[in-house]
Amino acid sequence: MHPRNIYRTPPNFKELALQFPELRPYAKPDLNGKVQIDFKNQDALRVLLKVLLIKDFQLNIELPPEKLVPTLPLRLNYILWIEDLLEHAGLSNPVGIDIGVGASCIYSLLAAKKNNWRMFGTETDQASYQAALKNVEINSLQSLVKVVLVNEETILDGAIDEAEDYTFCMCNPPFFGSLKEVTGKSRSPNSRAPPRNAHTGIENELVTEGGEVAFVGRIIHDSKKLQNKVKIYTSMVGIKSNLKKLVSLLKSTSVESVTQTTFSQGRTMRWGVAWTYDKSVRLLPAPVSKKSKDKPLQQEFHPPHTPESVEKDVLALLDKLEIKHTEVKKKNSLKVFELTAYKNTWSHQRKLRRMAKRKQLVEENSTSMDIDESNDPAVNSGSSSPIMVDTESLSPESGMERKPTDKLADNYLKTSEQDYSSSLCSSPNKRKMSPALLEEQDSGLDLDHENLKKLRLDDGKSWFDYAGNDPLLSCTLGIRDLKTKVLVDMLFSDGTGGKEAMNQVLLYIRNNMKQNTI
Ligand SMILES: C[S@@+](CC[C@H](N)C(=O)[O-])C[C@H]1O[C@@H](n2cnc3c(N)ncnc32)[C@H](O)[C@@H]1O
Repeated sequence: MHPRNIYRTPPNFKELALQFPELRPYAKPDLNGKVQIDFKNQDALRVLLKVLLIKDFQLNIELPPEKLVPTLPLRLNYILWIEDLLEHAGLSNPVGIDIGVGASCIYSLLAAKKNNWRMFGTETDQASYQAALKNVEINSLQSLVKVVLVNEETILDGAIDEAEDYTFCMCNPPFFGSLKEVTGKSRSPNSRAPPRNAHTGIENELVTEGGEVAFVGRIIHDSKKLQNKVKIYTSMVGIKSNLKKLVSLLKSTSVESVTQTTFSQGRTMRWGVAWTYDKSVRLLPAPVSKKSKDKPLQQEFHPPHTPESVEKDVLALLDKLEIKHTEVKKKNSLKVFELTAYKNTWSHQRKLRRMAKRKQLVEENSTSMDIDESNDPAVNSGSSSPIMVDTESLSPESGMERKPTDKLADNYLKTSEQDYSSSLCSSPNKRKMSPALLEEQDSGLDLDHENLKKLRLDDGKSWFDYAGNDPLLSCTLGIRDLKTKVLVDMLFSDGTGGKEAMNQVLLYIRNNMKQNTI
């Protein structure tokens, strides 16, 4: 969370409910007597947003039902980052562009009310546009905020006022490539559990052809043409691997500099990317809101294990799980591998083995169909430790305990509208942008919408197919020779399965090593 974000201290829901009667129907004491808000209830999210905007920003908004309910801590994090970028670049009295204001018109209203910035907002959806206009009016901010209805084919070029120069643009793009992704229907049953917050927003607020990579790709394309007309271009990014793709794309074009940040609120992470064509704009090193330092998960292996046996066994297990591994570092006492998994092959292994065993027994005409799991050699595989891929039992001794979280705060801080992004499509192939493609872009290929569709990647797929195909897990794995023992540690990088997927893989490794672990 940004150091200046007032929601670093979560709201006191009891006090809020006392102050705002409209929140009371949704505020219920939990078993410990703490007042909780029902985050699964869209109406509760809408009312909570309304009362927080009144209380903390003296902003009054009307949000039609079914429209996206913005999560305030995240929106504030983005505004605060823009404040930092502007200050760092020495830009004052800014005029900003808010691409896709939404019905709430949240960014423009916050920027105008909080910072007195002039904002130019665009919107393609007629109903959202009308609602945004009304919200500007209700707050008497017409002198600072102008909202226009634009054509879907436009992003910046053709939408903004040609006579005006702008200091920055910001955007919360629709993350998803299809409605199926939003509803999570394309989720594999073994991937991460669905979010606990209610999902808000209608199709055109959340879905865009090609997902957010294509949407931000269109901003990049327009920025190439508009150059210094906008000093700092920015966008929010909802999926980390998309951030990498966009930064690669930006670096392959002629931008002067690119920077990025992490918006961390509770368990939900979002990212920000900013770029400029203006040599006089100091973008680097822009301040970033750093996320808390991640601790690796660790597992020790004692003799008779050796570093060589651990490496051999671990890699064999990874092969069995179809987890791609690449050695990236080798020092005397340390080897580091990058791991990438596209499907969950580690959960329910025990059940699968049991089924295979049963099938085998049936085939052998055995009379017994009931196999005692605890005696299943396939399960125990020579180890005396309990062999269970129990994703919940992370023992403190193994160094795999999770940080305690304040559930109340955590619940609040999760975003409500695009949380599904983390549980989407696990794809069979990770697609890399080919050097040829990067060269092509370098050479000034016009990145318009149609061209984006035509671009081909290494595997012949279009860039649009590439958008949204994220690994389930991407992490590093280190094998360290500590002389008296071998330490295996895993550090999460990315993936739709989240850290939980990494926990599960390490548990699988721990439970399936050939020799005893201590
Ligand atoms: C994810 S919503 C974000 C709304 C709001 N800015 C927020 O953060 O809550 C994306 C918005 O962009 C709008 N939109 C989609 N394509 C657009 C385009 N080409 N130009 C302007 N707005 C667009 C959608 O109608 C939707 O309201």
